[in-house]
Amino acid sequence: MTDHDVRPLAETEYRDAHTLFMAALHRPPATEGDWPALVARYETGRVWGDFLGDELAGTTTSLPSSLSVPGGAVLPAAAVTGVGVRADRTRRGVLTSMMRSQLEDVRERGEPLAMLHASETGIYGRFGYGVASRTRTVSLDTHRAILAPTAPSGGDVRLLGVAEARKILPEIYERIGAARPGAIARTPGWWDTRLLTGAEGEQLRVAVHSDADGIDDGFALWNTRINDHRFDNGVCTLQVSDLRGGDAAAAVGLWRFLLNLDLANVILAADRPLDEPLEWWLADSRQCRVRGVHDDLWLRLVDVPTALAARAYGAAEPVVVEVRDAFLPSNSGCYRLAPEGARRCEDRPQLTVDADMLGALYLGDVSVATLAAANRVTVHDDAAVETADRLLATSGVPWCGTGF
Ligand SMILES: CC(=O)SCCNC(=O)CCNC(=O)[C@H](O)C(C)(C)COP(=O)(O)OP(=O)(O)OC[C@H]1O[C@@H](n2cnc3c(N)ncnc32)[C@H](O)[C@@H]1OP(=O)(O)O
Repeated sequence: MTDHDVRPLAETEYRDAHTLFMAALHRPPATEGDWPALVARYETGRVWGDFLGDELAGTTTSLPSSLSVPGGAVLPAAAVTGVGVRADRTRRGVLTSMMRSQLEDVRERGEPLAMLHASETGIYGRFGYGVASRTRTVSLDTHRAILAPTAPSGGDVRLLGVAEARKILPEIYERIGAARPGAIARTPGWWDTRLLTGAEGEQLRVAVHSDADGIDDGFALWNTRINDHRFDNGVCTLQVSDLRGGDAAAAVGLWRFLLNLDLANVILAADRPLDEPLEWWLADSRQCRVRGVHDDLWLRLVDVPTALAARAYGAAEPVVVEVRDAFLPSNSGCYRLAPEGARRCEDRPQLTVDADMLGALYLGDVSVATLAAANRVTVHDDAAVETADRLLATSGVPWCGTGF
């Protein structure tokens, strides 16, 4: 069997690696026009390849980012993306070799967390990633989905071109959205890629909401799909890919604007937070049709002591949790979680979790009770389940909703 040679790629190899990744996703290579913005996000030493002989067999990349965690801390986090293995070289350990090198590298960089969006749910649990947040996709018939008189009225909404949006959206996002648990940093390169690349970018529409004082406090991005340009018999769908409001009034203001757009008859909004009160803003809650609930951010605690110490805990008795981390064994051991913080300890564990389930619990999306009922948490002390849930409880559900 050929040995794996996993190493950071040279800049001259980035294009081949990206093309390999796109092919693994059954997609064409990046265009010449899009490549400069895509490659600008890459950082030296963070683009990995696995060579079998002289041949590039797989690749993975991590982008420097950060993640907001319960309690308000923002931790450095590696945003893992671009994972692909040549279709004729799968299932011979290429991904496993790359994940090992990448996670060790992330830890050496002092980033306690790694995160990703998964193409399939069966891939990343074995490497210690768990589903830490979820989103939903909703659709609304714009003629039947009427906002209730009780819904906040919202303020002024104006349309922007993408070039102007590139200038002002990053600041709005940073001000209104970045503190929620699950929110990640959107770097300048992320905004370039999102707003200025892709055939889709040409069709992208942008609206900004401002409050009564004229302060911008929300935005929406969407593309339009029309199946009949005569508009007499067809469907004109607004595919909303991003909608952020600093408060309920801003979010409703943007929804109101979209619902009232002439000629459109369907809104399909992806990556919405699970706790968005859309059903309660509408006169008829059934007009918010949930098309699916999806895993959003997959999270891996790379440095468990640091990550556990960085988040906040609720008021409850301490609980001792044993962490089993087969892929990064130095994380394994017992941790005492308490309102004042978390630290390693030698006490007897009341609960045992594997690294992927620790990732699932970390932002508060799922309860210990749920995972215990699924035998995903081993319970040594029944009373510890409820206590741990009070320690880990958060006031809202986590939401990322940012692709990378
Ligand atoms: C963050 C992102 O970029 S998400 C995008 C991920 N990329 C894709 O989905 C592109 C298409 N798929 C691929 O490129 C590859 O199949 C990969 C990257 C998913 C897996 O690469 P491989 O080199 O085949 O993985 P590797 O051989 O290391 O497999 C490790 C283990 O995971 C399992 N595994 C690998 N892929 C999958 C999968 N898609 N579903 C379930 N199990 C899987 C293997 O069976 C193996 O299990 P074992 O240890 O019990 O034998």
